Amino acid sequence: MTKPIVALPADVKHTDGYDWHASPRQYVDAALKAADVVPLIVPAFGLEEGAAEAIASVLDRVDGVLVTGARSNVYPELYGEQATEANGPYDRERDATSIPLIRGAIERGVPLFAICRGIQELNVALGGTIATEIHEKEGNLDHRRVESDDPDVRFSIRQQIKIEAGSCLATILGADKTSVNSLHRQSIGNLAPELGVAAVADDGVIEAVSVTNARGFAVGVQWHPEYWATTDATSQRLFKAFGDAVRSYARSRERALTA
Ligand SMILES: N[C@@H](CCC(=O)NCCCC(=O)O)C(=O)O
Repeated sequence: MTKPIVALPADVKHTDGYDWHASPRQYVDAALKAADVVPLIVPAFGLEEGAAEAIASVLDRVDGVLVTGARSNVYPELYGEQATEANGPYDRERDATSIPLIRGAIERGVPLFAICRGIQELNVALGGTIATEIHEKEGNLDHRRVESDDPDVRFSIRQQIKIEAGSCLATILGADKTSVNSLHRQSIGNLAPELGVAAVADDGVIEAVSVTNARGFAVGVQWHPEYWATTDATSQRLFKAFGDAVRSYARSRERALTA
């Protein structure tokens, strides 16, 4: 069998006088090396005419969806709040692509792994809301990145999380706690009705979810397993579990095509 293909919805970046549709290298590498699948970056065409058909066409052909992290925030009007300059930057072209891609993947049972901004998009896609500037809330930990030019420092593993007993994460990791590299300003606010909590930080911030009654793997994490995907056991196990789900979906898709 050829290797399965996983769609990565792109960010739009404005560099060198061009608009680029791009994904951070760490996700591409983690897909290739830790999940053993082929990543395919999907341009952020969600605001273009015919986008719904284009997104359905992507979902017809891929075996998984990996929603990456990004510094931009989900546009607040998508969850019933007002956009402000302080809450930005936004990337509405990405939102318009990733959110229908997430909904479509869940509907079809295409394996879905949503990381950092991805878990926030997953929650919004299913009707939840986002809590903003969470470090300003009394009693909360500061989940923002450590400022450093060294990415190994920014993505260092330094936060404990508690894993919910009986959750998909407990099955994948075989543990009731682990340490992660969680760096973000926002988090899940009101949890979408179809999501179940799989892990929380010591301050109660939701760190992982899964889609209840999903037809396949449908997991979101607030931290960054992609960064240490080939060296940290927790990160490795997550990408391996996603890769296994993608391979299983690819086999069933192939069987259906040849039947
Ligand atoms: N913008 C959201 C999402 C956070 C996220 O995905 N961060 C990835 C980039 C990490 C970095 O380089 O800082 C939020 O802040 O909550």
